[in-house]
Amino acid sequence: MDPITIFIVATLMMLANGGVLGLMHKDLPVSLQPCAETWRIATLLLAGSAVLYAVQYELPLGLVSPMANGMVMLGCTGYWRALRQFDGAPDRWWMWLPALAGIGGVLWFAGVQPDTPSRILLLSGVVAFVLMAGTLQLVRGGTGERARSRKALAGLFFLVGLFVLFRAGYFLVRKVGPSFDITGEGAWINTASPLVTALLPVVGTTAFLFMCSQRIGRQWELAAATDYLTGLANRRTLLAEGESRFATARRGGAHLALALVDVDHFKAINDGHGHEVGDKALQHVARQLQATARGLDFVARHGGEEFVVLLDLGQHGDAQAAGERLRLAVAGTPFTADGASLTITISAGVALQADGDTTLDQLLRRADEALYAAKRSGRNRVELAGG
Ligand SMILES: Nc1nc2c(ncn2[C@@H]2O[C@H](COP(=O)(O)OP(=O)(O)OP(=O)(O)O)[C@@H](O)[C@H]2O)c(=O)[nH]1
Repeated sequence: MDPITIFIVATLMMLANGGVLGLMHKDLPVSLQPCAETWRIATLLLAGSAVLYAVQYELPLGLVSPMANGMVMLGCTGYWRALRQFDGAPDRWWMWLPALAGIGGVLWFAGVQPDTPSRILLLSGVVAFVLMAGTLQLVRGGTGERARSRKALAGLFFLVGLFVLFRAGYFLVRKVGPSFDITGEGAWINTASPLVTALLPVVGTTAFLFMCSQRIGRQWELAAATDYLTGLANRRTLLAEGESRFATARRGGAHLALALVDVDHFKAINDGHGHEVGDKALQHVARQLQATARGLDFVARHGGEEFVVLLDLGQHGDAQAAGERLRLAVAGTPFTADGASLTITISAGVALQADGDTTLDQLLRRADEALYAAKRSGRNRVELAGG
């Protein structure tokens, strides 16, 4: 295949991939839309540069080269920016400096003082730098995100960056003259160049879309497992964790302990200070419970103003004392929100798994009875359930 045909095929593939990204754009979560938009524009810039290379004989060469080179540099910087946006890194104006300096340089070496080797070297330097920066972003960014698509994209950025450097070295060694034509047939590098550079907008876009879909999957999993208001485990996760601990304790002859916690007079906080302050009060209680949790304690929001702590009592732990620790942590930490300063207290019912308990539900029911007793006895109390 001659280089011009390759440029045309590559352009069509880039446009198709950019188009798919455009169609998907509105279906992506709002948090991913900016990076997808940037990636799409970058892909269109690279497609535009491939078009220019393909039709360069129809236009003045002194115009085509700097325009196409500029689009490549801006497109690659766009990819780098998209990766930073994906990771939530702030936009930085200096990211565009290499591309802008490169555009100035290629204009100079194309129009003012024609020098093809210097132009190629400058273009390659900028593109390789930006691609390596993108590689670093993929390797270092994305806290905890180590999806395979991310590794694949990092490998792709790195390989294309290496190829760009190799290509620059090859042209320098071969002493490229001012009449050099990147679409000229015969030189294998002219066939390889559009093929390798098309990898980013074509294969890279697919990897980027996989990264997005894996991020969405993780977000869904997290949303399904956590309580939106407090960030604690939700009832669904609590029951799964509780049942697993219950079964393990039963098999090992141990006893699971749990505390069912309820905020005292919470309705009065809502009624007196508004629902928003009520929400903040729940977040405050969640933070205190979480901060007091020890070892393998597991804190969850059971629903409404009720929390459950699966207690890790160790060998000779005291369930009542563990409940007291939770109660004192909440009662002892003042809560202020929107000018209101309140003392929030909790009541707790603590239950220990009994030999006769066959389900977690039985344990929860006894904790609930103990909680009811704590409320009846005046609140801000911890009651231990009978076995
Ligand atoms: N702000 C806010 N309020 C909630 C939420 N979930 C439940 N509530 C409110 O919590 C209140 C619970 O009130 P009650 O069950 O009467 O209990 P209480 O006022 O805490 O009284 P005692 O438990 O007897 O001390 C209700 O007014 C619910 O509307 C929530 O997510 N946010």
